[in-house]
Amino acid sequence: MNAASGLDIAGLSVGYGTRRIIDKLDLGGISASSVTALVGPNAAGKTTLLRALAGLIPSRGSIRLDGRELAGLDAVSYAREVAYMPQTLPPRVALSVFEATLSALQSSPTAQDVDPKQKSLDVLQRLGIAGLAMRGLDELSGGQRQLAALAQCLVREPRVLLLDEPTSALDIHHQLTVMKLAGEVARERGIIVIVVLHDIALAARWCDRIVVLSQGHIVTDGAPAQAITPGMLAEVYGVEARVERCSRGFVQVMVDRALAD
Ligand SMILES: Nc1ncnc2c1ncn2[C@@H]1O[C@H](COP(=O)(O)OP(=O)(O)OP(=O)(O)O)[C@@H](O)[C@H]1O
Repeated sequence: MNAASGLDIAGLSVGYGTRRIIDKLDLGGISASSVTALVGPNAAGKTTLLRALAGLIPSRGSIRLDGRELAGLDAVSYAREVAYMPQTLPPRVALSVFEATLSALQSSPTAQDVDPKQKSLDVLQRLGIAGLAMRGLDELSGGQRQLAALAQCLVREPRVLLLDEPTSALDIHHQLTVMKLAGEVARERGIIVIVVLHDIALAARWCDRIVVLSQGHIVTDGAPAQAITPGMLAEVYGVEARVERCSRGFVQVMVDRALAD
């Protein structure tokens, strides 16, 4: 891997109107084949950061992918490099799951897409939702809808995959399916995955790196065991919590009480 490979964010500022939410944020060395969790309290700026990285809202500063400024790309090229799954999915889309997956692929084709239908089916199978292929998006449950939206992102095989709370509507089985698959596609295809999660134990279990955002600033950034500490949880979330290792060595968080404001 050369020195410029991966995603590097420098001096990034993002806001709405005159209100600045992210202020000169630096986040470097997000490497290919890795999964980074973005965690932090409500209104910390996680979605704002993801949407800026996806090129959906204006920002100042630098977002470089393999040393190349993403801001210089036209919308089609940008969408080919970066896929974003929003927290709130669009309502009432009159397409089947299969049609939606296929159309996501066709809107961002790559040279390897010899058989788009097979590729779409493969993604649905890996997510365990091939049985939903012919169902309409507007007749799915919340969790099924979330899985279908993830299929639409995965099938495009972007260089950067931005997932905003992709497990918020999922049961524990499907949470595991999604996080495991995120890691697998990252490693198989050299994708950079950045995922917003509120479940810190899930982030610790499945992500290589945890970035903790609070009030638009990075408070901590590191491997799960370094980033997730009782001190961070008290400072950032205002809770008294224990951080322990389970019998398999994974970080577990037990929240005991909310600290007084
Ligand atoms: N479209 C918008 N216009 C104006 N302000 C916004 C807009 N979207 C978000 N904000 C504000 O930006 C701040 C950060 O919001 P953001 O959605 O990025 O936070 P978040 O960390 O993703 O929160 P949550 O965990 O609650 O989803 C909040 O104060 C919010 O009110």
